[in-house]
This record gives sequence, structure tokens and C-alpha cells, in this order.
Amino acid sequence: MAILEVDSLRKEYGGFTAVEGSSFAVERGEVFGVVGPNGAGKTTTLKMLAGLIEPTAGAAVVAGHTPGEPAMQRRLGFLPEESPLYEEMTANGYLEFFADLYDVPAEAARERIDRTLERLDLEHRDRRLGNMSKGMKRKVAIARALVNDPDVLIFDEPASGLDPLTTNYIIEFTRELSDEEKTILFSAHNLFHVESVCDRIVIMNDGRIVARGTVDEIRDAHGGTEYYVYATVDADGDPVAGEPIDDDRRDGDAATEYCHVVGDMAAVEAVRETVEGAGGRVTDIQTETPSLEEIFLEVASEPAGNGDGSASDGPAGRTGTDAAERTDDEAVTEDAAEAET
Ligand SMILES: Nc1ncnc2c1ncn2[C@@H]1O[C@H](COP(=O)(O)OP(=O)(O)OP(=O)(O)O)[C@@H](O)[C@H]1O
Repeated sequence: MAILEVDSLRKEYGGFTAVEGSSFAVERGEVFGVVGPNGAGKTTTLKMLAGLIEPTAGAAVVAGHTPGEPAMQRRLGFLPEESPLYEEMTANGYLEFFADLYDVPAEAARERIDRTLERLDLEHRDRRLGNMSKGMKRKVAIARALVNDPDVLIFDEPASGLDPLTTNYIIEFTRELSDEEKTILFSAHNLFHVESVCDRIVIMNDGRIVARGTVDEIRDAHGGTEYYVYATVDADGDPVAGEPIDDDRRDGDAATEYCHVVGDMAAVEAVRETVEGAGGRVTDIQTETPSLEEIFLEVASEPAGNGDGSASDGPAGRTGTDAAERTDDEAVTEDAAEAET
């Protein structure tokens, strides 16, 4: 059952639409990635869900509550992109202060803080925050987001600008939180981190969701794995229908080698049979799978929406009913979804 539901969310700043027609649902225990280029609307979306800014239109339900309701705040932990801390306080003092704000009993707070800082491997807990490194401060900010033992966590760029060791701790910790049935909304520019930790993602561009699904599903929707079948055929030429890729043609002494690019193993076998039937042979088969980075670049360079890109077009133009009917099992680019409707 979804613990977080977003239906046709929109945010306008003056005449500018930062987020348009955003709809998705997140299951309990999922790590759900929100990715996109600068200015895509990720932080605006996360802030609306955290109840920090009011949506212009649309609705969201987080752990059974509307964002901003005090009852929701008790079940939510928010790690903002920038998290200035009170420099004069120690890590311990700071976290105790926030636990108190959430009415966490002192003993439970102490235990929770100790456990979280232990897991995040934070030393020098009585050092002034102002004297801590960037990575240590980020760990304290993460511990702050957990001080009320929330069900839903929103992590906006949790590991941005941190060294690889600290980053690994944070990614690993995010995974562990999900194993403990915490639900995490995770935004990051590092797509390797996204791919390694997120169960599903949405890709945003110009305020709209332009692709959604697991990384594998999105990869399949964008051509998936390609098979490069190299075949040597004698002077009579290539027996397989279709043009070889010129760049990959390699001339040998007695025969010419062709490269055929196909989309699945059945097609690979068909090429092999045809080549062998004509007296040639397959010399090599290689595969190429697009990285999330490559897919991201492709998706993010496409114009958002399905026409003139106006605000009423494409996914952003969905009615509330359309959005509610969408099953999140669908793993497609939004353009493909448009074509189906
Ligand atoms: N308070 C605001 N007033 C006006 N425009 C805003 C405001 N906040 C954000 N925007 C604009 O809304 C758009 C989306 O911003 P947002 O911060 O959500 O993007 P983002 O995807 O998080 O980008 P980044 O990856 O750079 O953090 C941007 O064009 C931004 O300039």
C-alpha cells in the first residue's frame, strides 16, 4: 500500500511554473528516486511533500496526512539540500534539542541519537558543529532527520559534495533504513548512487515527470540492451537483410566482416543461422547496455510534454482522474504513456 501519494501537483512562482502535473505513489519501504537536471523541479516537489511550501494545485498524502499537518510532521524526516546547523552547539546538544522539539522522551532520544551516530560512524559528538567537517555536519543533519523516528524520509542531495567514504556510509545507511521499512524519497545528481540505492525513480525535466519505473524498466523503454553480432562472410557479401554499420566494417583478406546490431537473443540466433547458412560464421557477439547517465541525457534533452511544450500539454496536462488511474507498475517514458491513452 502506498505510504506517499502525489496527485497532479503543481507549483507556480508568480507566472513561472516550477512543477506541473506531478503524480506518483511510493510504497512503504521503498527508496524512490527523484532525478533531473538543475531546475527540473525536484527540490520544489520535495518541499511541497515536506509541507514547507504550499502547492498551487494538486494534492499529496504522506503517511495518511496532508503535508504541513502537525501529525504528518511527526512521521516525516526531512534532510534539505542545504542544512545550516547551529554552529555553537555540539552534535549531541543539537540533536537533543531537536528531539525535545518533537517531544521525544529524554531516554529514548539519547538511545536513538547514540545509535544513529554510531551507525553513521560519527566521532567527536561533543565537538562544536562549527568546527566539524562538511561530511560530519551532513551526518548530523541526517541524524536530525531521524530524531523523531519517522516513517517517511525525504533526502534532498544527501551526499552532495562529500568524499567517497562518507558518501558510501550515507548510501549504505539509506539502504539499511529501507530494510527497516522506512520509506525514502531520494534526490541526487549522482546517477550511480541513484541506480545503486533506488527501487524506482521518476526523471523530471522542466517541472514535469518525463520517465518513471525501475532503472531496468526505463532502460528497456529506451532501447535496452543491444547486441553487436560480428560475422565474417566471403566475397559474395552479407546474407543478412539490412545494412551493416559502416564504421564497424572490417576488411579481411578473404572475407569481409560485418556488424549487425539487434535487440534480443532471438535476433542474434537468426543472424547466426543466416550467416552460417551462407557459409560464413559469427566471429564475435558483444552487448551494450545504456547507463542511467546515458538514458538521463537522452530523456532530459527531449522537450517536456508531447507537443508545443505548453503547460497544458503532455503529462502535466493530465486530469486528476487520469493521474489517479495511473498504476505505478507502468514503467515507461511519459511520452509512451501519452501514446497509450
Ligand atoms: N522561491 C522561488 N521563486 C521563484 N522561482 C523559484 C523558487 N524556487 C525555485 N524556483 C525555480 O523553480 C525551478 C525549479 O527549481 P528547483 O529548485 O525545484 O529545481 P531542482 O530540480 O531542485 O534543481 P537543482 O538540481 O539545481 O537543485 C527553477 O527554475 C527555480 O529557479
